[in-house]
Formats: sequence, structure tokens, C-alpha cells
Amino acid sequence: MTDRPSTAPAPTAGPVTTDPLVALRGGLVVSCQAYPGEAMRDPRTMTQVALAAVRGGAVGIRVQGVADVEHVTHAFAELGITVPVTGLWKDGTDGVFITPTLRHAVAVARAGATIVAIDGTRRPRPDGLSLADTVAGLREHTSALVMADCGSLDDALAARDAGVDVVGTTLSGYTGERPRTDGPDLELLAQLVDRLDVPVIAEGRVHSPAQARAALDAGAWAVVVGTAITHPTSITGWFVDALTA
Ligand SMILES: CC(=O)N[C@H](C=O)[C@@H](O)[C@H](O)[C@H](O)COP(=O)(O)O
Repeated sequence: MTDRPSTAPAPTAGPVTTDPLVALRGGLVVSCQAYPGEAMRDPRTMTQVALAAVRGGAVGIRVQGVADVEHVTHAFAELGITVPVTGLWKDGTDGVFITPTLRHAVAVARAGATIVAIDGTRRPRPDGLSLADTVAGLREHTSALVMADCGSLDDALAARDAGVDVVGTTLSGYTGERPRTDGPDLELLAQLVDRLDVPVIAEGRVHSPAQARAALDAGAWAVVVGTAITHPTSITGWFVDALTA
């Protein structure tokens, strides 16, 4: 593994002219999230982390919360960075909590997200809307693309039918339908790539460059890495565990 000092390619400047999904193709999306109560849970901090990731070559950024989406997209606009921002809003910790309702989704889009990631499972949503109604509502009120965070093949097929633009393996291992693999769920990824005609993003437990490469080789449109790049507490714990085992 080599360091990527400041000689890494400068972010592209100027207006967004490319289809955001085309911009993501074959690349790394870095998820910049801190959890409630953590020292780094501050939109300014997450913006700095996002800027560092862009500097390292990320073709996309994923951020949580309306304030973080606003902060990151404003900073990118000021700096002429055209890297697409995927936004989500986590509300709660159980069941459907990733951008759970149309209200959350519209707020994330209005905060500046180019792509809105929403729960893409078949579970009932807190506002009683179907996924298709949620997608239609988002399209009615905003121009954002919709990413469905899925936990199984059946989720992804239903999300495709509901009209989403892109699906992710984000919730594999978290909904009870798939085992929580140590690394990315490459088996599910391969199933989705085989069965779907929309881009499939590998997300969830991609912890090494080799795993990211394997996901791309398995047909992922792009690879999202969060914890392994942007969550120092977890990364520190991995090292500490190795030293104390
Ligand atoms: C299940 C869930 O809540 N996933 C969240 C979705 O935004 C985040 O907590 C993850 O960090 C993100 O999906 C990236 O995955 P990983 O951190 O494993 O690289």
C-alpha cells in the first residue's frame, strides 16, 4: 500500500456536466460518517474528511445527516469540486432507519445531495408509503437520483421494480436475510449484478483495497468504503485487537 500525498490528482473543477452515475463508474466512494456522541460528529469535521478523501482520489462521497450534506456540498461548490455527493439521513438505529421516509429523503435532496440513499428493503416504512411511492415522491419534488440500500436479492429486485436508479448491498448482514460476512457480501453482489439492469454498488464491510478490487471484479459499478477509511475508532480497535490477541 502506498501513501497518496498531495501529489494525488487535483479534484476536477467547474460545473457538473457528467451523469453522476457515469462519474462514479469503476471508482471509490468514501462514506464519511461519525456516530452520535462521537468526537468527530461535526459537519465541519466530516467536510474535512470528505475533502481529504477527494484529494486521495475518491470519485464520490457519502454523508449522513442534513447538516453534513449541506456543509459538504457547499464546500465542494466553493472549491469547484464536482464529485457527486450521496446523502442519507439516519433516524433511529433499528428497523428502517436509513432515510426512512419521504420527508427525510426530500430534506436530504434539498440539502444538496445529488444522490439520495434510502432504505431499499421490503420492510414497512414508518410513513406507510411503499418504496415506489417514496421514489415517485422524491422525483416529484426534487431532481436527485435514488440509491436503494438493500439487504438481499429480493430487496434489490423489488427496488428495481420501484424505479430506483442504483442499488447497493449496504444492508446485507443487517436485516436478517443475509449472513454478516467478515468482508463485503460478494455472493450477493454477484447475484445482483447478474439479475439487475441498474448499477449495483458494493457497500458494507469493504475493509481493504484487495476487497474493493474484488468487488469491482465481481461487477460492482462502484465501491463504497466507510469504516476502513473514515472511522478511526474502529480502525484503532482493529490494530489494538491484533496487538492484544
Ligand atoms: C448498515 C449501516 O448502517 N450502514 C451505514 C450506511 O450508510 C454506514 O454505517 C456504513 O458505514 C456504510 O454503509 C459503509 O459501510 P462500511 O462502514 O462497512 O464500509
